[in-house]
Amino acid sequence: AAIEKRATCSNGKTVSSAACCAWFPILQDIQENLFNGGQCGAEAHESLRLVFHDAIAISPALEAQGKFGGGGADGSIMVFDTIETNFHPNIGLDEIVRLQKPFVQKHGVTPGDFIAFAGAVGLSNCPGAPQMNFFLGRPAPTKAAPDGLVTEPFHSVDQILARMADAGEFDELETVWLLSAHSVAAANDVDPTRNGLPFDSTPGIFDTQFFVKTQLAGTTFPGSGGNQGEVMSPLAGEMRLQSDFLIARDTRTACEWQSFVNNQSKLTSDFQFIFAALSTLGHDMTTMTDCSDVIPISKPLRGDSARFPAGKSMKDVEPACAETPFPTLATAPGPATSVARVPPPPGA
Ligand code: HEM
Ligand SMILES: [Ca+2]
Repeated sequence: AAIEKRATCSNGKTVSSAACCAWFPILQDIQENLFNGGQCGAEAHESLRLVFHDAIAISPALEAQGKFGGGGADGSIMVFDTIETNFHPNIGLDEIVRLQKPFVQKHGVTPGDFIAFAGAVGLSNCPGAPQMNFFLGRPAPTKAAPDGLVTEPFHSVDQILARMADAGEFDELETVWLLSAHSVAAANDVDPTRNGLPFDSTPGIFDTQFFVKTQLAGTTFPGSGGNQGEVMSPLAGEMRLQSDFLIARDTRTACEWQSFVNNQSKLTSDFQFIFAALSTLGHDMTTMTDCSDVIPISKPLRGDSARFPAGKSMKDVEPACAETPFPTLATAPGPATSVARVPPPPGA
């Protein structure tokens, strides 16, 4: 293990290496000017999605065929944005790339490090998020990633699991852990007639409500319906991806999916671990500098807070884990309500 040399920055904070100190002014800048004063809003959500779409574009299988397999978490989606943001699964990411680019230029950091940093800081703005890790040391990318490496909501579970295994040796359990990100998420482009459609009723909170919602029977479309990769959701205003629906019900993944229901401590610890792995794909973590001390600590959630939405109960659950019954939950009081949109950034 590397010997830690603690350093004290000019703001009085102690970090594991003096190289981390330069990130405090960047933190302040993006909290004020990218995340609208430390919000868990659309910019934070899109910054987290950007980490995934940059990082997952790496393929040892392509390399084994003598082809370029992509550089993983290298910032290629920002440097070669005219190529990569035109790939079908990356639709909409041109927006957050355009918002992030000026900060990379202003602060003179690598795009790969910045994307990982912004993803971690953005999620830390969501109550219930883990203490996010941030590792420093991604060189600038050399080439655009090839097309075809980013998962789509209309892919089969087989396709998704195979892609995750190739990219990062992620197994089916780790794939479920990664999908916890959809607790703080909305869709802008799946339904061309609506934007800001959240995947659960609490897109501003990193909680386990997403895992409750995805197990309920679908009854309605939030907008036009009939879109590729979309299936009916249980609540007005809520978007459900076909891929989340299928992974919640597949025998390989259903029990892990259900294990997160009302289990905030499992959610945070598994996501803390898997985000560090995702955000360093393609790099040797042992050569990187651990600057996690720079990332703010999230507001904790008090207790386990999962609820059936108003008007729903156990009878609406489509249980898919053969081993364990679905947990008993309270139902939120009042009449059934519609889930509120996540407003996209101005000018989007
Ligand atoms: C099985 C793999 C996955 C599929 C098929 C998938 C698909 C999608 C789709 C279709 C959207 C909506 C995009 C839009 O229309 O605006 C979305 C949003 C999002 N995804 Fe995923 N995703 C996957 C895994 C992940 C992972 C691993 C992460 C992060 C670790 C992630 C983070 C997000 C976030 C934060 C959003 C919300 C973006 C926003 O609110 O603007 N996704 N995902
Ligand atoms: Ca949530």
